[in-house]
Amino acid sequence: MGPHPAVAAIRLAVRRVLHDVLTELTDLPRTPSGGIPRADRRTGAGTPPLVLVACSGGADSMALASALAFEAPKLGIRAGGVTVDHGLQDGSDQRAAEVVTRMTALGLDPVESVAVRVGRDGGPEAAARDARYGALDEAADRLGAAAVLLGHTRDDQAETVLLGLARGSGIRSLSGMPEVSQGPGGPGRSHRYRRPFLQVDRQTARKACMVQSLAVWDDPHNMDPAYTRSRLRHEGLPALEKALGKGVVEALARTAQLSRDDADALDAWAAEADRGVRDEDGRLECAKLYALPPAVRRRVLRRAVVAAGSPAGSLFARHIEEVDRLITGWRGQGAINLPGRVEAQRQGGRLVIRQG
Ligand SMILES: Nc1ncnc2c1ncn2[C@@H]1O[C@H](COP(=O)(O)OP(=O)(O)OP(=O)(O)O)[C@@H](O)[C@H]1O
Repeated sequence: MGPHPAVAAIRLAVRRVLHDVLTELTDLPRTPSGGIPRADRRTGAGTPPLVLVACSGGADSMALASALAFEAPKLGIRAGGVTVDHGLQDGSDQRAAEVVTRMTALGLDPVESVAVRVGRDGGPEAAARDARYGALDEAADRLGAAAVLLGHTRDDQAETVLLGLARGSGIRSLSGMPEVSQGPGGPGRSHRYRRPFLQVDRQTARKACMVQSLAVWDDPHNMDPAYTRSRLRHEGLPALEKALGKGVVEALARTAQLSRDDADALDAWAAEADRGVRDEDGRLECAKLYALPPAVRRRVLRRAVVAAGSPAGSLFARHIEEVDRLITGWRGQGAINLPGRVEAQRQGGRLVIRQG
């Protein structure tokens, strides 16, 4: 008898990602099934690649850890795990130690707990996330990992899309989390983070833990109505499902993928258009900007403002709309102040954007 359908689903999701990781490590020879030949697993260029799971001890990442531990050896991949102790609750160190024990019991090696200090920048959720990715980046560098797996599920993706929708800042923010990303930690490893469960629902991950008798830890933050995401999870999405039907989570996750493709296409168009709207000195020409479709023009403007030194994270849609009005609603307005002490001003048919 095969594994329980939930276990089969999580294993398949992880297997697919491990195949992708192997495909990108192109210098390694492969067996016909796509794995690394046994003889090459411990030598020279055939040093087995290491894939880490970032595990909080919650159901999603425990399910992920179990699937990684099962699938990786079959492909000649070493599987390890890292848990981050944010130090935000009493006994968090003990909990992290327990997660280490559980990962070790699954057969993961190496397994680590990394303690971080969470700052205050950007609010509690953002500060914890920054500290977490910093620690994961550091561990992945130190251990030479080819990839780090994150346990975000389709439900997390739906929540992320709704949060983006509520920000009202365009399709990029509707595109949710990518399957592959470098994480906020920097451009060092462009394919470092992978999210195998973006098509797997939270119930499946939970069920997979249950049928494998894996103990999981429920983060009290996930239930705390002080957190926006928690309110969305426990009040917002259930209300939407009641009003619109069960398929809403899946539809939101699909929206993420479609929006990502659209946003990528528009970004590429804007990069191309940028070259055509500048004079011989590289200054932006207002008449040429005016002729661009609004979605492309706003992207060109955003690129220019960021290039002038405005931090991307502090730049909101309303800032760009104001700059856009220098092009589309020109009535002699003065310089516009933007985050990062950047100023945008229209001068003699040119748009001048510089740091003051
Ligand atoms: N303390 C942590 N240590 C290591 N990885 C973490 C930690 N917290 C979160 N992660 C990683 O980030 C993913 C998303 O975490 P988040 O807390 O947003 O979602 P979650 O639904 O609570 O996930 P989980 O059920 O796995 O805790 C986790 O699945 C895990 O891969």
